[in-house]
Amino acid sequence: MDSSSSATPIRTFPPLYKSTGDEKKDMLAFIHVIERLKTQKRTGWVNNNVSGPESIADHMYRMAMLSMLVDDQSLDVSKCVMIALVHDLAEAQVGDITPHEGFTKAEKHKLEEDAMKSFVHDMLHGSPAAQRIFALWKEYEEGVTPEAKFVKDLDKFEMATQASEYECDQKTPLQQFFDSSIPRLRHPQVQSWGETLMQEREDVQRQRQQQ
Ligand SMILES: Nc1nc2c(ncn2[C@H]2C[C@H](O)[C@@H](COP(=O)(O)O)O2)c(=O)[nH]1
Ligand SMILES: [Mn+2]
Repeated sequence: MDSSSSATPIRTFPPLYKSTGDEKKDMLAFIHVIERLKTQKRTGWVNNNVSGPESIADHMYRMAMLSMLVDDQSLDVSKCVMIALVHDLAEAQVGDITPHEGFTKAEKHKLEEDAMKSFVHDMLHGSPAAQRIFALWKEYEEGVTPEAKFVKDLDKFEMATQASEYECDQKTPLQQFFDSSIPRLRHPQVQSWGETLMQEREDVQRQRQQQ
């Protein structure tokens, strides 16, 4: 929740991993922890009673595919794909925290950064691959490079797309997910995708009213 909120966030987290000192066992622990991204459902949908909600991994997969659709020659597409695939990695440890749960941005960032450092050092022993994962995650968090800004747009657009699909399938009103994403898109191509999505949503709503 933003700084005005006094509510103490109620969340529990699994204990941070303790390295065994055996690099192979610790690497396998990291590989296993990724399963949580495949199984953990995205909180925003769970909180809005969406049935059969997507997982965190589902969300990141479509973002990786959206990265491959960009036709902006100034962007490093491979880097965008990698950033999309790691941007919510910390949620394997701290879960999927929505903007309305009582955490300040700083608290959420600290929880996620501690989780990432545990993955990088305790599970992956600071390997070059681990450092690359951390650097990509940090780049996204900082949101300064063109690739990070683009993937942040994809994070919002992918969520709006998923919300429109849930509205279609389940007639669950999810207006808040469009209000907090579409107006904030900045990359021209993603803005265009957003306009097309909103037009489709209007057409579907109109057809429904005519039935
Ligand atoms: N109830 C709302 N939930 C929202 C909103 N915007 C984002 N969210 C959810 C979506 C995810 O479950 C979670 C954060 O997603 P990240 O991809 O940023 O980790 O928060 C909203 O406006 N309302
Ligand atoms: Mn995300």
